[in-house]
Amino acid sequence: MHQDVQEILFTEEAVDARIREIGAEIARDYEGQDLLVIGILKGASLFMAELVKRIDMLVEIDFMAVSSYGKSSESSGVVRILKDLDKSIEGRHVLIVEDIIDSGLTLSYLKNLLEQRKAASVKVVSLLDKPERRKAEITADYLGFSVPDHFIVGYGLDYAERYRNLPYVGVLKPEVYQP
Ligand SMILES: O=P(O)(O)OC[C@H]1O[C@H](OP(=O)(O)OP(=O)(O)O)[C@H](O)[C@@H]1O
Ligand code: HPA
Ligand SMILES: [Mg+2]
Repeated sequence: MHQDVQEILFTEEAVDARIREIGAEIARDYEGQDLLVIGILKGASLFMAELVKRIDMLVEIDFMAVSSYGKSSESSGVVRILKDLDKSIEGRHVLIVEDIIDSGLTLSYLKNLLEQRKAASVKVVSLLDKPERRKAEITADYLGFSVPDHFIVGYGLDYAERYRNLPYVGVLKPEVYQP
């Protein structure tokens, strides 16, 4: 375990097992349909890569990059689009892939945006959910795990761009972000 991590919440094996279950559920629900899976960079990148391998049907993938946190550990509530989708999503079934729903501000903004673009349906899959901190009313259609109100790192989640490549989901020691 990395020295800045206080506790491992979900090991690589536990995350992998849960992703296989979610992937199977998604494949069942979208059977015979055309699905566009949209990963939200950068946090969702590791989860996205593992998840699409476990959806046993052909899907199209695309990415958006948005930022609301920057270097801070609190959401600013202002969502900036840094990279948009490559193509129109009009009439298509889309699945947004997130690493974590915290305040919910990022996702509610994104979901509204994709609905306005006339997608046939917009659903959300998130690896993690931190329900205690919700400011916008939003839930995941598919969820990996709920987490307590601590700062989480690993498996794509960062603090100041570090810790994303830890292969597990853990709690960052508070002294790292509150010196
Ligand atoms: O529910 P919220 O309070 O809006 O927080 C969740 C969002 O914040 C993080 O992204 P961030 O903006 O830090 O960018 P990153 O994915 O590049 O780390 C995370 O990846 C989610 O997208
Ligand atoms: O707990 C978190 N960790 C990392 N990034 C985040 N973005 C929202 N919440 C978190
Ligand atoms: Mg982040």
